[in-house]
Amino acid sequence: MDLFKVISVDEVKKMLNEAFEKTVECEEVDIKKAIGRIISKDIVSSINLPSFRRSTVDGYAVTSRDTAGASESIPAIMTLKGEVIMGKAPLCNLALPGECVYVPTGGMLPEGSDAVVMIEYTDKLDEETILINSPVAYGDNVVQIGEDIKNEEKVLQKGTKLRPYEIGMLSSLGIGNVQVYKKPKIAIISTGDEIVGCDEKPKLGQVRDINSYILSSAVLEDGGEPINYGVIKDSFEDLKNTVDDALDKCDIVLISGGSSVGKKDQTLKVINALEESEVLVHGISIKPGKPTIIAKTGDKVVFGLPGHPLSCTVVYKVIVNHYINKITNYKYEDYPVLCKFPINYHSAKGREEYLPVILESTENGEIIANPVFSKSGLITGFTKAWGYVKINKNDEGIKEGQTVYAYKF
Ligand SMILES: Nc1nc2c(c(=O)[nH]1)N[C@H]1C(S)=C(S)[C@@H](COP(=O)(O)OP(=O)(O)OC[C@H]3O[C@@H](n4cnc5c(N)ncnc54)[C@H](O)[C@@H]3O)O[C@H]1N2
Ligand code: MOO
Repeated sequence: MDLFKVISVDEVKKMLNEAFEKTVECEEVDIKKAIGRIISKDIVSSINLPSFRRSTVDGYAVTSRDTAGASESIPAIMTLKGEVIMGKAPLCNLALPGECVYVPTGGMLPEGSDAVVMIEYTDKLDEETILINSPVAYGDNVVQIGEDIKNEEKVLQKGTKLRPYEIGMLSSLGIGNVQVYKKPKIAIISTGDEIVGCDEKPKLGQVRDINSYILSSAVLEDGGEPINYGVIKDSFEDLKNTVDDALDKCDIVLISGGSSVGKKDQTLKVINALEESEVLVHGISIKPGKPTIIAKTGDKVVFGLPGHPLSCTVVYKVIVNHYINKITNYKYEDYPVLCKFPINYHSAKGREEYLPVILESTENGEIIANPVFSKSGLITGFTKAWGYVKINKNDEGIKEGQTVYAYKF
């Protein structure tokens, strides 16, 4: 029997990094449609933002030194020179000591002023005279030119995933279209004679397809374009024809099921029969997910993922997602949560284990990572969990009270 030779998760990632040079092509998109896309070029500002000194309050633009020592009992008496209109440059400046100009929030400061006194700290004596009851320092209630973004400043680095905030910033700079990496096209194929579609009623011995739905949603979440091939029965011809078509159209092919050593498992046979096929991996020291196949066909990669939904998902998250990030140049950082583990847990030594956990906050401010014990064929292992803790390959488990990192799923 063909038993697999397992290699570690780190070795798999290194192998993928070295075996594939490919990155996806770039395209220009409207920023209104750029959410979640990864930029393919550094973005450098060609303007100062703001481009004029702007008040952050409704009040009076003054020269700060004119307000020194001002109080309600001894206010600074100022001459009102006029009013700044929103969206327009001021029509009057402060030329002489003791002058002020009314400026609304967001209005441009007139020349000669260096701070704004909030209207609450003033009294209007008459149409031309304002009493200032509280001093201001240089720059108070003012946004300076370029305080947000400086001309020629690099504001976004290639490899950044765009969030709503970055898109707002691009708009503020007048950048309405942005260069991004194309979404990698990812074929999703479920295999197995026992698998039926979500809209079918399974007969005894049959199960509904879960993996296509998990993988397709995960691909969308991770910035790819899923191409769904549905369920293919355990037939060499059917699976081979489907994979050939998928390789033609997609950057990555995901086949779930049939990756193990069962009699009807066709995945490896089909992968071996593909043109220019080279099996890089058959077996990863990971729990769950050991019977995983990774093959190179030209510049494309085929992943044979385990059929068990939990195993399939873990391998997707740990390995496939790494590869998607690599070909889209996404500089991804994980920020796990530091938790306490509540029990003694013995793990399978020699396999990197991904254990689903539910987080719980305690009164003394600690976060407890409660393990969810689940078999890899059960989907609720993840629906109940917040994320997972990772147990290293050479660790025997986790001790009660030990500090662990929990990663969000
Ligand atoms: N003799 C051995 N048997 C198995 C080993 C082993 O080392 N030696 N490894 C076990 C492990 S670990 C896993 S994981 C599974 C993986 O098997 P396959 O990748 O060949 O997957 P299948 O046999 O096709 O399916 C396993 C299980 O998952 C269900 N499944 C498959 N596809 C879907 C889907 N799209 N949606 C929902 N459920 C699916 C399938 O019905 C099976 O119940 O092998 C072990 N065996
Ligand atoms: O590795 Mo299997 O994926 O444990 O169920």
